[in-house]
Amino acid sequence: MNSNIQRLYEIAQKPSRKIIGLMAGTSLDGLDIALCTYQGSGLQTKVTVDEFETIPFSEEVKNEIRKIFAKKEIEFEQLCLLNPWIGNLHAEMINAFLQKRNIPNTEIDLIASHGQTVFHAPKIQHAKANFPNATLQIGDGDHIAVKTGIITLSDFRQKHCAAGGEGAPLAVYGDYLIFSEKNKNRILLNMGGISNFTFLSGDLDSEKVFATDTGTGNTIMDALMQREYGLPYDEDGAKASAGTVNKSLLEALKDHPFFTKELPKTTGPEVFNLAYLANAQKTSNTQSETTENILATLSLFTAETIADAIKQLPSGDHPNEVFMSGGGMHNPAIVNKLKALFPKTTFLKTDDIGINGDAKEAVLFATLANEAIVGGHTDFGKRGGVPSVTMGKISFPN
Ligand SMILES: Nc1ncnc2c1ncn2[C@@H]1O[C@H](COP(=O)(O)OP(=O)(O)OP(=O)(O)O)[C@@H](O)[C@H]1O
Ligand SMILES: CC(=O)N[C@H]1[C@@H]2OC[C@@H](O2)[C@@H](O)[C@@H]1O[C@H](C)C(=O)O
Repeated sequence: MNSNIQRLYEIAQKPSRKIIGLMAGTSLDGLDIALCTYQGSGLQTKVTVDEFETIPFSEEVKNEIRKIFAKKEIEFEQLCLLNPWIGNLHAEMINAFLQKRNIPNTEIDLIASHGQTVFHAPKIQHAKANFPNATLQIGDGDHIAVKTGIITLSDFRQKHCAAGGEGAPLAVYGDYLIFSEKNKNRILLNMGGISNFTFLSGDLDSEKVFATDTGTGNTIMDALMQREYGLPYDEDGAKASAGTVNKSLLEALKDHPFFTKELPKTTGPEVFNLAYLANAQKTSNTQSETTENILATLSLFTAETIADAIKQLPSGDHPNEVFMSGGGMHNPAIVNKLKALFPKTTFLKTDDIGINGDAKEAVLFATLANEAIVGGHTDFGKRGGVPSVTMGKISFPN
């Protein structure tokens, strides 16, 4: 037997495993690294986040990614170069993360790497009848495995597409295993560049569980902050909170077929970007609005489109607790508007049910890797076309 297969076999049988989950999201803010300990699998999964850090990307890294990120036309050479370059970069960040904590790489059983999404193209978006749902994450797993010496699982989204999904949101798998609780209907709302939520049913019925993107989170606001002020985001929603919502602009922003398509659905910055904002400003004749008013309007756009999607749940399913995660939960300009739209609902953070909301997506990928090696027996149901599949490709260090 190949010694790598032997090692995997041993990892699968260990009573507990150390798995590093990685997420590099659409905000391009940095690499989320969560070192987790796992016991069990499926609905018996027990996970603790032992260490967590977001290692910011330098401006140079962001600029290299922006050359191809969510663009229809790119230099093909740049895509080819970035694939191993991002793999190596993520590996160096993991090595530094472990070194800083005096943890030898040999103590880690697995790395679960999401990679960097560079383009997301579900059928509803590309509208090319002969082509399937497609999504592309780069940052090659072999490079991570070789540079860290740790078995690496990567490229999780392709199997989801192959089995009929849109490649996202995958959050439903981890959320169902980690956050389900009997007799509690729950919504887990992640507000990153794009927002999504998972609905968990209190009767633990996997057929009822599903996740969907709702539209923007911070992506347009971040891009506007970058363009107008050279800043990565509107810290604590200060500028948005100083502005006034422009109702005409809000209506124009909400006028897109994505919002009338039934749940679940996915999207990305390929749709929600500065060109989208410019078009909405043109159709609503609001080109001369101040940046602060635009930010106020965009934050309500995020909150209202999240609320509109949540309100599509059958009324009996509507939970009275929403658990937030992702960077948007730190933005009061979004969160206060959401709270106003759901006055009877309590807004908490996933921190309140055991997982740091900033680490949640990185933990998701660690959970998927745990399932790929140890689990694989959970029925995730079919509602919303969520396929029950094992995800992630395995890269060995030698
Ligand atoms: N203190 C803060 N005030 C306002 N916004 C914040 C704050 N902290 C983080 N954010 C927002 O959160 C974003 C990062 O969120 P996160 O890391 O969850 O996104 P992501 O994982 O890249 O996106 P996605 O989940 O859509 O792929 C920042 O770009 C910013 O817009
Ligand atoms: C293609 C892609 O990278 N999608 C991300 C993005 O960021 C949020 C939202 O859009 C979600 O659909 C997804 O990530 C999370 C981790 C998911 O799959 O659940």
